[in-house]
Amino acid sequence: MEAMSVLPFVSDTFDASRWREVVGFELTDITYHRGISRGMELDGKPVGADLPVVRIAFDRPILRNAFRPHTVDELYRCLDHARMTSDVAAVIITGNGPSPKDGGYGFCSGGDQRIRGKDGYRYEETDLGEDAAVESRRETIDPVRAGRLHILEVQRLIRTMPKVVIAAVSGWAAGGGHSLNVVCDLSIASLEHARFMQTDANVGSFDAGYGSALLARQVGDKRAREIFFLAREYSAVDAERWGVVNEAVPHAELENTALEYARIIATKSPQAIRMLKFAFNLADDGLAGQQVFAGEATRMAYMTEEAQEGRDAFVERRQPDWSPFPYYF
Ligand SMILES: CC(C)(COP(=O)(O)OP(=O)(O)OC[C@H]1O[C@@H](n2cnc3c(N)ncnc32)[C@H](O)[C@@H]1OP(=O)(O)O)[C@@H](O)C(=O)NCCC(=O)NCCSC(=O)c1cc(O)c2ccccc2c1O
Repeated sequence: MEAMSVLPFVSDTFDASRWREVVGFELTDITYHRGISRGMELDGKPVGADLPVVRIAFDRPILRNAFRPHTVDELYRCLDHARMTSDVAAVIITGNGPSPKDGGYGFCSGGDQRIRGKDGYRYEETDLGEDAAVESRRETIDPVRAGRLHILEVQRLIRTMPKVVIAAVSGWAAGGGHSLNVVCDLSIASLEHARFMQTDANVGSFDAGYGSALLARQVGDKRAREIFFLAREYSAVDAERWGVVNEAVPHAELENTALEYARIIATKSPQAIRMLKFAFNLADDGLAGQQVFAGEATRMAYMTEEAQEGRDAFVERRQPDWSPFPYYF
């Protein structure tokens, strides 16, 4: 008889035999899983060796995976954990779905407009659940904690983490969700369910950083202005044609394709991948980009005998002997 998986339903693209939950996180708005080698189960639970990939997913499907400050906190925490896990090569970001309410799909529909205050997105004192009425939700807004726009911090973390971040666009990518896709290193979209719309200007918001400038890099200036100024819906096929995603694939293949990307990335030199990622970012990220690239160059330098001679000479209170090290040209 076939063993029954005890993992709760996560998403229709989620294959429970390929993932284990990452322990130590009490999450409500995000799910966080580590890839495992396929198909092995013990007492109905997947077991297997860890693979160098994690899956981080928005888990507010009723709202097309809109984010509130708490969602962003959890997303940041999981991404930062992935950043610091030294045997992880790639991160897949996706949105769980479909919505149990209406069957719709979301990758991420941006900031939760119901709790947007004058100073940003506000924390709630009590968690009323995803589908509470707007009025009751507004009453629970925590007046003491300042409004947040810290999805921008997540964007910076994605840019500066030395791992490849892959967006698996499983449904709507709208507003801040559209920008999140833009900032990921690679993107794959569901042919049936991924839809794109840059709604910022509809709701009086504007991602005037990566969400627009990097988009213009990807699709060209006129197209980026069209996407923002007209806020028209476009499909996964358009997104692929315009360069907003690398590939549009059948929905059932979305996560397999993302995992295949991650598998291939993990066959490459970790050092080469992180230097390439930071090289791609360097010009657009200015001095901050140079700093991130240069930090990795420093690490590589520390691995050389030349740099070690400098350290040893200081510790041993002698003049360094640079004579074995040529002036390469
Ligand atoms: C995404 C949609 C196009 C999907 O349309 P569809 O018809 O498929 O579904 P519904 O509209 O019926 O949505 C289902 C359900 O979800 C609720 N919902 C969807 N998105 C949000 C949301 N963002 N906030 C709150 N609730 C949302 C919707 O109300 C429905 O609820 P019911 O109770 O009626 O079932 C469409 O939903 C849509 O256009 N959504 C809004 C997209 C949007 O404008 N997002 C915000 C843009 S601004 C932003 O994200 C943003 C955030 C930041 O933190 C920034 C920081 C710094 C700079 C800029 C930022 C920024 O721009």
